[in-house]
Amino acid sequence: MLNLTPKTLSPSPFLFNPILPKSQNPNPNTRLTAIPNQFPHQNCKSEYRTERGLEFETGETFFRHESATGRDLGVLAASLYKKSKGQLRVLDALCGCGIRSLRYLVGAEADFVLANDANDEYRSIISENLSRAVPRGFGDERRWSVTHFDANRAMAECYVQREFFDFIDVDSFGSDSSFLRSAMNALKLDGLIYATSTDGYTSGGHRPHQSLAAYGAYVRPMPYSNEIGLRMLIGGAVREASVLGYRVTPLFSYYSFHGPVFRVMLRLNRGKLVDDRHYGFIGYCHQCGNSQAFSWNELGRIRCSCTDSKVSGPRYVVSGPLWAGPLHDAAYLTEMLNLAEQWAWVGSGTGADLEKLLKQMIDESDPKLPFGYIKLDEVASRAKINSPPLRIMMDTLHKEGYAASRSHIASNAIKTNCPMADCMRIAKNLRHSLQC
Ligand SMILES: C[S@@+](CC[C@H](N)C(=O)[O-])C[C@H]1O[C@@H](n2cnc3c(N)ncnc32)[C@H](O)[C@@H]1O
Repeated sequence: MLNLTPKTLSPSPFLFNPILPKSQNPNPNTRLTAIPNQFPHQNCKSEYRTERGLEFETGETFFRHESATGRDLGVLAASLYKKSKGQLRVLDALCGCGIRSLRYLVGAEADFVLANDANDEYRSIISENLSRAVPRGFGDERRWSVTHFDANRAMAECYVQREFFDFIDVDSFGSDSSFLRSAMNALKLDGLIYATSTDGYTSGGHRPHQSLAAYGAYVRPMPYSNEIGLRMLIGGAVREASVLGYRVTPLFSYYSFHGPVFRVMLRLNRGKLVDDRHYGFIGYCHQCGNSQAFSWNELGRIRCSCTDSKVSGPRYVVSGPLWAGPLHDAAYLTEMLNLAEQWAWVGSGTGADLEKLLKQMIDESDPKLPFGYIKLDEVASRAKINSPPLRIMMDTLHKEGYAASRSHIASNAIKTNCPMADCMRIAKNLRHSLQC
């Protein structure tokens, strides 16, 4: 059984040691992860809270109650894993007050959870939160443990000790892709990684060199930047997995504007990408508003349909390489929805919101839908009209034979295979008929 105590952890020359100053670390160029309490304004004063019926304390830890939905999705995936494999060992690599660990133990009936956070001042809060609901047990019966290491170091040590996990939650700040590689090393094959990025500025295309450093993608400004953020994160994981001889499959992708937070659930397996077209480039024409995806071998043929001229002009931007394949697995989301409907609190209040979110994610998994989305405001401003009601626009798109769904990422966005010019024509006609 894993015993990650300071004594058993051997110092590794390759890893960033959070205890040493930056100048004394083996690689001074290592990007430092956000250190605890760096965001004191967002910390909560110590108080008892409840989330989905579980009581816990936050102390001075970083805690966002708005992240509850992201935690729900993680617990659903972990529960499905436990149901299908009959076992569940979870590593909560950046656990804060331990709320996720608690929920994996109780909600997903995890056999064992390792709750790790670099800040050792959180130790008593985490332990109290876990022991209040789940007796720790002894020896082989032990159900949880608390450690305080840099997440990369904790995961590397799991790998060294051959203590692999079924499910690793990496709830980090910023865009540190080094956590992805460490998590893949510490994960069982067919296991799940719940990865995070909170770098909304980079996904907006304002720091292409930063997105290149973090995820290997040169990202340029595009109107569906929050979807690009998810694709950038999955693409970064595809890259990290390929270094290790693995491939990842996204089971679902979730964007929350509180943060913002980009979260993706990835399944890890051995081997190469199943479909090469899923990792490539996305081109967006600011002139006509249309997008295209390109795989590596189509790169030389990039053209925008609105012009015969070369695509080198400033109106056409290309981002990548990033994930250009499906954001969700609809069958997996349906299983999650079926499971959620068995939860006592689902069906009313926040539970109804969770159901609605899952249904929306299932709708947007329609394979006929392209990547990206069109905001109704953009259609209206291009057509120089006021926006028609979203529901009526969607119905009309369906009647005209186009695939269309809303996007969970933005409330006024439509995912559709209808070209921008036709969206403008439909919106104009609708506005006209609504005024008559
Ligand atoms: C986003 S918070 C975690 C929130 C928590 N998972 C939740 O759902 O409430 C990130 C946590 O990572 C910790 N942290 C920051 N850098 C770390 C590192 N390099 N290794 C481990 N933990 C780290 C911080 O102390 C903080 O508690």
